[in-house]
Amino acid sequence: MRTALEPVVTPVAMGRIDRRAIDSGIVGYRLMLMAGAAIAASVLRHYGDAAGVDVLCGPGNNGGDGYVAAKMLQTSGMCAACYSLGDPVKLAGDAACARDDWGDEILSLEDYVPTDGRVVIDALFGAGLQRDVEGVAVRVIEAVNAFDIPVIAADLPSGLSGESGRVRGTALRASRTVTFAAPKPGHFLLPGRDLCGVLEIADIGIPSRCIEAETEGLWLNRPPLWRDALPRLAANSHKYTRGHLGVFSGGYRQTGAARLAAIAGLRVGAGLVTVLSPASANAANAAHLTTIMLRTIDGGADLDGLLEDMRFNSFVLGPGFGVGEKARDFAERILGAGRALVLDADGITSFAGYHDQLAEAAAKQDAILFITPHQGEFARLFPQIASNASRSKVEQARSAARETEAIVVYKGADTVVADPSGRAAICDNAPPWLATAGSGDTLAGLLGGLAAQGMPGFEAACAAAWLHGEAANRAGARLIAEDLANNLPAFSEFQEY
Ligand SMILES: NC(=O)C1=CN([C@@H]2O[C@H](COP(=O)(O)OP(=O)(O)OC[C@H]3O[C@@H](n4cnc5c(N)ncnc54)[C@H](O)[C@@H]3O)[C@@H](O)[C@H]2O)[C@@H](O)CC1
Ligand SMILES: [K+]
Repeated sequence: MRTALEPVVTPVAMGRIDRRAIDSGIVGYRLMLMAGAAIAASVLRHYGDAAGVDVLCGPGNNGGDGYVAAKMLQTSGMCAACYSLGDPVKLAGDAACARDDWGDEILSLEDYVPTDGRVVIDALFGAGLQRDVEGVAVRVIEAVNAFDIPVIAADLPSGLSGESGRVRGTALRASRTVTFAAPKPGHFLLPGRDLCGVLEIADIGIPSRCIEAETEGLWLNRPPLWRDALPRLAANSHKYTRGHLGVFSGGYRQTGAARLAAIAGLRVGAGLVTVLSPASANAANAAHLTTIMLRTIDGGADLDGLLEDMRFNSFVLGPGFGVGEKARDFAERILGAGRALVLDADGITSFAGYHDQLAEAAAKQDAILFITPHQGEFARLFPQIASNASRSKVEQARSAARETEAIVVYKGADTVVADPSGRAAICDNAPPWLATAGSGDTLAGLLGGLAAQGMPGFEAACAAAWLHGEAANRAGARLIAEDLANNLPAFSEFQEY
């Protein structure tokens, strides 16, 4: 069976999903029983021989999950103790039911001391975390982190924002996190991903229609999101039906980045790839190119001449190019001629302070603009969006995409792709060794190559980012950027996903 799309939902949307499920006749406490059971099952599966379990329970429904798990583990023969943050008498609703069903002693969190050999269930805060963690909770979280014992987090490691993946004051470092129904952005956005440990997504009986009704166009970036939009070769395909990618080279000392992008574009399937080089760098480029063609582009008039050839349909501008007026001028000519442009590296920095000019160019008929900033470049191009630390990387990428009419690939170990309509995807498949010289140039080339083949923008950007991570995984930890293009999976593999 082919795998399905994987929606990612914010904690606020998750609250709406819960309400939909309850409104459709599912008893709310039953959801909590299922959630607690999933946590207990994970403890038994992974730490069944522990000396006991200490359950740290907060003042809301996350705490309720903790009491349910404690009861189930005790029933199954495990020694369980519950510690409450605040007076457990004050618990309300389903959490009060869970406390009553626990029915045993509840100790104060003040008295909790980490103990070797025991496991911790972290049920202090989940989706309802509203402010920075403070007081006794801080002391306990830091003590547990320092003690290095197994921690199973209910829904989210306490202190982690499920919306942004950021830490509110301090946060537990979990060995495993059991979340419910669908993952939240904070499970994938950094530093959240590192704090969650192994993520388990438990089905607690919420119908998928309730989840689908509340998804807000955010997914995990996996092949089902874009496999059906991948370019397909027909029996009568020839090189011109597969697009012609142009990659701009820098001066004679900065030519390697463009060649990395060009090779990636060719390997991902563009019919033709040409390095567009200043005359001064032609010799350096010519000495290294075989299948890839070379053409001299020194100024705007040369570029206009090239743009008369409609077969050049996609461009990469930025890697090694140099920052300044020339990059802005070239980008505007390409977008003005209604072509796809991947603006990367120096191309992005060239528009720092000229953001409106870029948005205006991207709005030209038939133009498709991709921007592929890492964090520093993003902050240079979108200083106002980047300085708003209360917004998640997803929301920041969405704002940037809307403002510039561009598909934004906000790079990092947690790359986020967003388009102007608000669709977004988070990548979680990039290994740490992908952070190597030339890696970004290759991503730009993959994207330019997919765009040349006519793949729709959002899907092309998601596919390029995922393929980039996948190629790095296949290449292994000794990766250098030259290896990426040679380790791309064949598109035929995606029929299996
Ligand atoms: N709503 C549902 O139907 C379900 C919810 N479930 C659980 O319920 C959780 C959400 O429950 P809640 O909305 O009650 O939220 P939480 O239990 O995550 O936290 C809310 C409580 O913590 C307090 N609080 C928030 N931030 C604080 C801080 N920094 N310091 C001290 N106190 C703070 C709030 O005042 C409130 O009392 C989920 O994470 C999940 O674990 C599950 O039982 C599955 C079903
Ligand atoms: K928690």
